[in-house]
Amino acid sequence: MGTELLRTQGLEKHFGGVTAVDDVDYSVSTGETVALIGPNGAGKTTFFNLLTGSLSPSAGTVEFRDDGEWVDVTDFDTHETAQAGIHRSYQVTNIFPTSTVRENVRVAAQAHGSDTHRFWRHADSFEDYHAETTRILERVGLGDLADRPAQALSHGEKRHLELAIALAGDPDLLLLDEPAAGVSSESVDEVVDLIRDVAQDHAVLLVEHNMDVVMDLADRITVLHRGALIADGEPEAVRADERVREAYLGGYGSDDDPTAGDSRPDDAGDGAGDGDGDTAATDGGVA
Ligand SMILES: Nc1ncnc2c1ncn2[C@@H]1O[C@H](COP(=O)(O)OP(=O)(O)OP(=O)(O)O)[C@@H](O)[C@H]1O
Repeated sequence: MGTELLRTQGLEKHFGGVTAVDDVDYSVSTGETVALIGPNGAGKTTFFNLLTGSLSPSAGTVEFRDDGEWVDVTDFDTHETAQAGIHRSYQVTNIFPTSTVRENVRVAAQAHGSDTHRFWRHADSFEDYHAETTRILERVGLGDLADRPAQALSHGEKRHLELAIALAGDPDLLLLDEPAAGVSSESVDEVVDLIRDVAQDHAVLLVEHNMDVVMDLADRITVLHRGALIADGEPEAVRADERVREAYLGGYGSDDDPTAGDSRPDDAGDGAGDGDGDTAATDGGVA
């Protein structure tokens, strides 16, 4: 695997009495595709928000390697983390509905090119931005739709455009927030192929409930449960981990899987602090 790109130490977030993220030490390296999984309310979205600067942590640090140097991005806002190279796609939409698909991507590329201190890898003139935009649109399968207003795209196409906008920011690390959510079952393979392609030249951290997608894509799986990291390792090891199975996966993938054919784990609705008395895996340390 590559070199460490992102690391968190003692990361915590409290909302009143709720501990949404609980003392998480974590890292992502270049070349990795990592899936962050866990039940509803486990803290996945909050963790993403801490990485992108949408939320400030209650404690701990987030560091990102920019041009070989570790930068403390703990107090960065979303604009600053994007400049540093952390981009988020899906669930958070930056689309301008009345602009064309091409304009949406070109503006994102140009905005990044004009306000970054880093050398923008692919462009330094309008023509270059145009060419780069074309390249990105082709890559996400929107080349033929470049001149349509964004609002005329289908739901699935809009999600591809969101990814194109994130790519236009020239990210080192892409955070993908439930990329398969709301995608028809026939189109899930397309999403998987697209992410696999993008993962060839970006580190990817994705939150996803669809375990078929997770197993297809992830080099490593990290499991959060009630804010704490309870497992972190290769997919097969995590899948076999008893605490993970109790906390989240249930019978996923087993011969007697009662949810066979349903790629979403059963019992994924165990929210933090839901008071159901289920203490499974809450005392587990990091695997
Ligand atoms: N702004 C907030 N104010 C208060 N509590 C919050 C806030 N945001 C999240 N929480 C709580 O923090 C915990 C973690 O929530 P989070 O949304 O991060 O979980 P998640 O793993 O992303 O869940 P899901 O899979 O349902 O999206 C939950 O108990 C949630 O209710």
